[in-house]
Amino acid sequence: MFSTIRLITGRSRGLLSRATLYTVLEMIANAAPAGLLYAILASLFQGPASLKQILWWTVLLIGLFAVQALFSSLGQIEAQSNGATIMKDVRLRLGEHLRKLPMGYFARRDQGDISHTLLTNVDEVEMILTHLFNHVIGSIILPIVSAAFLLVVDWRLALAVLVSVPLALPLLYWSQTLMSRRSKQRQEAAAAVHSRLLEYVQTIRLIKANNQTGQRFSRLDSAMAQLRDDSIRVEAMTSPVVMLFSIVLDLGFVFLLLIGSYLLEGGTLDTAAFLIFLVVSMKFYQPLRSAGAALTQMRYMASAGERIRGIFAEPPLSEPEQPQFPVSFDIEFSDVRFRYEEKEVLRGIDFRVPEHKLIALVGPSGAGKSTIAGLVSRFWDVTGGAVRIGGVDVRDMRSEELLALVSTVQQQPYLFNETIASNIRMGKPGASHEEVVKAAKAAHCHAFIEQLPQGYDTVAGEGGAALSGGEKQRISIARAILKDAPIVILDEATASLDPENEAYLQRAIGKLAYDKTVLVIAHRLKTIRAADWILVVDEGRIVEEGKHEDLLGKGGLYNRLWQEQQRLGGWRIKGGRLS
Ligand SMILES: Nc1ncnc2c1ncn2[C@@H]1O[C@H](COP(=O)(O)OP(=O)(O)OP(=O)(O)O)[C@@H](O)[C@H]1O
Repeated sequence: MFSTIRLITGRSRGLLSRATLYTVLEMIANAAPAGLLYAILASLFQGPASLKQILWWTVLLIGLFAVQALFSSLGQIEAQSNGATIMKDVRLRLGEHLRKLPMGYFARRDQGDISHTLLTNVDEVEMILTHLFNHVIGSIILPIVSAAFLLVVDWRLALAVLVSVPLALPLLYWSQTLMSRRSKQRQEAAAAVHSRLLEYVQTIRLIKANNQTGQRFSRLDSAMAQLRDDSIRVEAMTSPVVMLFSIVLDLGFVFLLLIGSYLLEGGTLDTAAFLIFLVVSMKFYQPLRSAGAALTQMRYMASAGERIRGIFAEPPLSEPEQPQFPVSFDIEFSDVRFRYEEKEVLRGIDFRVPEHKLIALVGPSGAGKSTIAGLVSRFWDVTGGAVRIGGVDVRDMRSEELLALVSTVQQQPYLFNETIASNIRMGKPGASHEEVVKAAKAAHCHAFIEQLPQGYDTVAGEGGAALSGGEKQRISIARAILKDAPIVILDEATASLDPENEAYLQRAIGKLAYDKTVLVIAHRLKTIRAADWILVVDEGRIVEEGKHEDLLGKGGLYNRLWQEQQRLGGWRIKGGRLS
């Protein structure tokens, strides 16, 4: 458990030591009144105390309580601020690590699962650092100090107090083992609920449109039922054992009463010592019981740590030892093979996009076009062959530098829940307002931005919900224009836009692609008739290539796709029906 926490917190370890020191001092101050009480009792048994004595005792007691309160506050403040600092660092490192992971990792893992680790699991580990850890330390130190004091007062009675500890410890170990076994399952159930909730909220429009409310909710409902069952199972299995641990521990008090009464009877124990044992033994058992419960809770939270550790254990994309940087920006695929897990999706792709030319990738759905485009930005590593930019293998380039060379405009652009200006500025952090406006003008979005309530300062809304599809596309093009990368990858929108939006979009793309090396994934063939070169991809291979007219003349797949699109053209209403 502690090794997991140490591994997660990494270089921040040791930051908690001051908080631990305050807790130790707090517990010494907590135990100290027992010594004073013993002296008071012993004195009272010899005769009545003077006013001066009573005053001294009162002052001393108040002083000890004040010291205890002081160290308690200092310990809490220290643990809180150090724990929060350590976990801020962990959150940042996690974010940084995730950014370096290949896209394959995100395809493999559920979004909700990852966000559960980033939010809930990190909070759980933070809880260990800010509260539980010091609580456990304090709950162990206080019994140790109390036991040492009792041993000094009367070792025979002290042994009676201590005898239940070795009897109870195996039960604590058992509860820890049970919790270790069960917590993983409960963590997974909690992550599944998180995933289903995220899915439900993100797709609420789709669910409503398809009248799937009941069906989708039943998935969420069954994930929640699983979580409930796992939670009950964790409690039902560990709580009785923790309870048993407390009961066995408390047996010590019974031994104390029996042996104490026996010794008192025999006249080998004085009453003051017996009384002090009765009082101090409370400071012995109660914290130990509390430590047992907190340790079991910590064990559960440590399984959250295991999940965080799992993310850190994922190997990031390798960085070259001797990075190279291209001086020209043509793109070359040389016998590229690629597989997602088991499935081979590219089988020997060979092509070259000369600098400043526009090449289109066309082909049926699932042919491998997006995968080819993703390999240029090294979202994944090829499983065979090489992808080169300006003759340099992308694996030999620093990933930051490679990403800076490529602007990608997605089919469904995402706008962050920030102002329009910040969304555009993402292309070039630190760009001036004038640069942002210039890019927006070039992308034909300045006019509609100006009409928004706060112009460029209007918040785009979660996922840019307040804007139309065409408007979001143009903002993402403005972002790419501002980035001004030498390579542009365009994943053309499949949905038809209205003619006005379409015309604006085409002009915006024209501005973006001017003077760049461009790779377009084309779904509507009429938009790429003028491409410098067209690659027709099918089942992970390039099956045809050439200019539009040549490809039509070949009468192959391109021709077939073209004829199909010409025939469908787009739906219209004819004779009161869609055709
Ligand atoms: N993350 C993934 N994991 C496993 N298989 C994947 C993954 N992404 C895509 N595939 C599979 O790889 C193949 C190629 O997919 P890709 O998205 O590259 O095709 P595409 O030509 O771009 O399709 P579309 O035009 O529909 O976007 C498909 O069979 C697809 O199912």
